[in-house]
Amino acid sequence: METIAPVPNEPLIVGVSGGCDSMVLAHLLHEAKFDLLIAHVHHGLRAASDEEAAFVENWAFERNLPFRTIRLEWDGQRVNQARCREKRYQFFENLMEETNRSHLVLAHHRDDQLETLLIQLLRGEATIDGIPIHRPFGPGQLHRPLVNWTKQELTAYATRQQIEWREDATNAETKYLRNQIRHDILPRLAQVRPGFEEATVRAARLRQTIQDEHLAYVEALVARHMTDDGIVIDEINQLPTDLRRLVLQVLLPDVRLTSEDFDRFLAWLRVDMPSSEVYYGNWRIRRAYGYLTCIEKDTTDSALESFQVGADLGTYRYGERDVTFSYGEAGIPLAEVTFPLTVRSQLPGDRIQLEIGTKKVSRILIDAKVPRYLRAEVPVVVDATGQVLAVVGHRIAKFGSFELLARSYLMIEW
Ligand SMILES: Nc1ncnc2c1ncn2[C@@H]1O[C@H](COP(=O)(O)OP(=O)(O)OP(=O)(O)O)[C@@H](O)[C@H]1O
Repeated sequence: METIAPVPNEPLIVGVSGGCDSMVLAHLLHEAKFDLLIAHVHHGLRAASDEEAAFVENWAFERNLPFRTIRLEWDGQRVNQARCREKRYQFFENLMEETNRSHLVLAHHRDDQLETLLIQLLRGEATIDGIPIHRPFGPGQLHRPLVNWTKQELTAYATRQQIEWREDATNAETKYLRNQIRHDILPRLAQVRPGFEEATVRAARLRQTIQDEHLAYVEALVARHMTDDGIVIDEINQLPTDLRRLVLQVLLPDVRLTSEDFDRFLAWLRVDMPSSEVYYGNWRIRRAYGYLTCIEKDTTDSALESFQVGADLGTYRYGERDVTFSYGEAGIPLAEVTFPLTVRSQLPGDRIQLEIGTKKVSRILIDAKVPRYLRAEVPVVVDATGQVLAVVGHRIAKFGSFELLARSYLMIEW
């Protein structure tokens, strides 16, 4: 299958390790006159790395192509394949941002595809669909146009076209799961069922098509049920499980989600609580009174500091609110108040005196349908004895007949 899957005719970044696969990719794209930037990551781990980096740089130089590289520093950190990969992808992402090239191209091939499918199966991942040819990545997209080429086809092509490459010594080792699959398991499967590769890859492609259609469906559904308060949860809960899980992916397209993340999301959706939240990476997803919203954590995590108010009173800001304390003709009888006052978030056990007796502050906020995540932002005013005087925005304490007899009052306004 020696045709390359379509790649956008726009400025590209090609990840070139110097191995056979990425050299063939770079060659094909260059021959097809794409606008290329060659990117190489020097892992700094093997003696041969310097030579590989120089080889790739030289290849780019001879063709007058821009070349960018990074040498990874490990400073005693543990090195493993996953770490290397993470740093590599970070480099690619930074490069996309820096150079304004929104398309990254990598040389994964059909053997990688089979290995990935088996790994997904062995790990019990939620979706066994292998490597997609195109997927969103960083500020743009990642493309793997060689995903239908076999390793054998790549090597044969390189030999025929006299494309030089450098062998990656770690590829021959079998200590990693991927390499074990490559060297031990795939050859055995081929013996048991010759031609299984084609069938397996075809099944994966079908899964990917279905998955893409489902994703598009869920994206449209989420967009349709998006209101100013968030997405209507009932609409999500009516979806079959497979689609409900995709809501998370639609909400967090840039987060690398594991199957545990999806399971956690489904379990969380099932529990019928008026309000609660769940965290993924830097994001929090909240549900409140039938709506679901998604918020980046940093922007909302600023803890609100409590502060004291002395007898000289005044106006103070707490979170989003201004609270004004003054002396006046109505409000809380001063005889009931001991200074200084404290303004803080509600604490467990807080109760406020009302006409009908005391009431839990948390209950007041629930009845007022204040979502759980906003409750900490409601200022509660307590006096020096710990008595709650006001739940700002909601209630002021009532002292019954004492109120009528009093001469002077504390007024709390917002
Ligand atoms: N050192 C490197 N410098 C630049 N590009 C690289 C480098 N190593 C790998 N690549 C690019 O990534 C592609 C895939 O490489 P490899 O299979 O080693 O990677 P991976 O990114 O760990 O993949 P996977 O997504 O399968 O875990 C290569 O074909 C090449 O395009």
